[in-house]
Amino acid sequence: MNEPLLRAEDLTYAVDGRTIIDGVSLRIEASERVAVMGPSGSGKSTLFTLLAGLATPAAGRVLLRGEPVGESGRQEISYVFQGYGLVSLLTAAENIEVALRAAGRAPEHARRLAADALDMVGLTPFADHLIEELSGGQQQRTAVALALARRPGLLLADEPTAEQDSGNRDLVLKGLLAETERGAALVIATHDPDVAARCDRTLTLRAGRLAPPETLPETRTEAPAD
Ligand SMILES: Nc1ncnc2c1ncn2[C@@H]1O[C@H](COP(=O)(O)OP(=O)(O)OP(=O)(O)O)[C@@H](O)[C@H]1O
Repeated sequence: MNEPLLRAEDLTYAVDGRTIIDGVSLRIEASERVAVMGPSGSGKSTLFTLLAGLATPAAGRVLLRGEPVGESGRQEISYVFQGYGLVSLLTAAENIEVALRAAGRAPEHARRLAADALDMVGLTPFADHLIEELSGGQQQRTAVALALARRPGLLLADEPTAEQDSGNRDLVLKGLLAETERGAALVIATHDPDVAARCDRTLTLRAGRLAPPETLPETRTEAPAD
């Protein structure tokens, strides 16, 4: 079988002796759109940190293009954190430019990519506002813009529409889904069935375990045309 973009094998993770992720295995192919659903506390954010290589599993492994996720993951994976992960005393544009320059982009290129990404999520008028001056929803869209601007191979987005009204939710989704058109994979944690319906398939976590696919009749939903 061909090596997928991302492969997780039998991941287990525990905190203070309590198992949070329990034997999770999955494959994500390039261009795939995968929703991860499950009750609050079922382990979605924890699973994402393992997939991104930001936490080390107690057992199991994560492979990105067949290699252990690690330094290559930091280059190739964009992660929209639930808490956004922005610097509050920099502007929206600066947050993105700094990240892109740290990743080796030339200043002018970083500026252009940041402006394009902020435009995509409707934040051009707020590009020069400090993060601490923005609403929660605007901060969340800045975090999405940052993830898009990095042009990742894999986008892990943890409830990226949770703070959005329906218009901005569609804008965020359009931006994230567009990344899959150029070959990136999108894995999106969500409580919103409408968001999941825009994905190719849905994985369901319950108490740290993936529900078996055969019990999920709604797993393969074709994404409607944009
Ligand atoms: N560092 C930690 N220390 C203690 N408990 C933790 C830690 N990280 C996660 N947990 C626990 O692990 C469980 C899963 O948390 P997680 O945030 O992954 O769930 P989630 O499915 O993303 O929830 P939500 O939908 O509310 O965002 C929770 O019970 C949480 O309290």
